[in-house]
Amino acid sequence: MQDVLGPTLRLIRLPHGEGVELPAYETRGAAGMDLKAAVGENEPLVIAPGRRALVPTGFIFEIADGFEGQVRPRSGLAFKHGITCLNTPGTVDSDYRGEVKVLLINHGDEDFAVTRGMRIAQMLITPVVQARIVEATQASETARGAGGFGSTGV
Ligand SMILES: O=c1ccn([C@H]2C[C@H](O)[C@@H](COP(=O)(O)OP(=O)(O)OP(=O)(O)O)O2)c(=O)[nH]1
Repeated sequence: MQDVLGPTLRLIRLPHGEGVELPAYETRGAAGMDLKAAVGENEPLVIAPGRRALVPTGFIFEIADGFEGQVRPRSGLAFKHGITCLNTPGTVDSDYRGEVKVLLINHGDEDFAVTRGMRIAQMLITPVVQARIVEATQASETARGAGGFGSTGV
């Protein structure tokens, strides 16, 4: 059982998510909860080399105000199969009420079959702040100035 106090995450199960395990933290210190694929039982979603696919999770995630969900790849899938998230980290907004989906891409050289319940990615719940956006005419002075992209040397 989790003994950390984070925000409550309400998960609304969609009909095609019936029977798919809830996203879960696999170890006590895991930063991300694993997301499972809600593809059809006998209909694996096959991603050919170089192709991408939007994989359903079967859940709406109601993320608390002041937080976001970050969808990130699993290193094991990346290392073993060249499977990663194309838009990593994917951003799930706290006001989003659609199904969370995972955009996978196959960088490997073989077809990859996503099967029902397969752990395809992980989601971190992270605090966010919104900036107060103000247009200004001049940038303030700093020691760095406009130096960047290696300006401090190696
Ligand atoms: O990996 C992802 C990324 C996004 N989303 C959902 C949740 C997010 O709140 C919504 C919009 O995502 P984003 O802001 O990245 O998309 P956009 O291209 O800016 O589209 P929009 O105009 O809908 O905001 O899509 C996912 O389910 N998975």
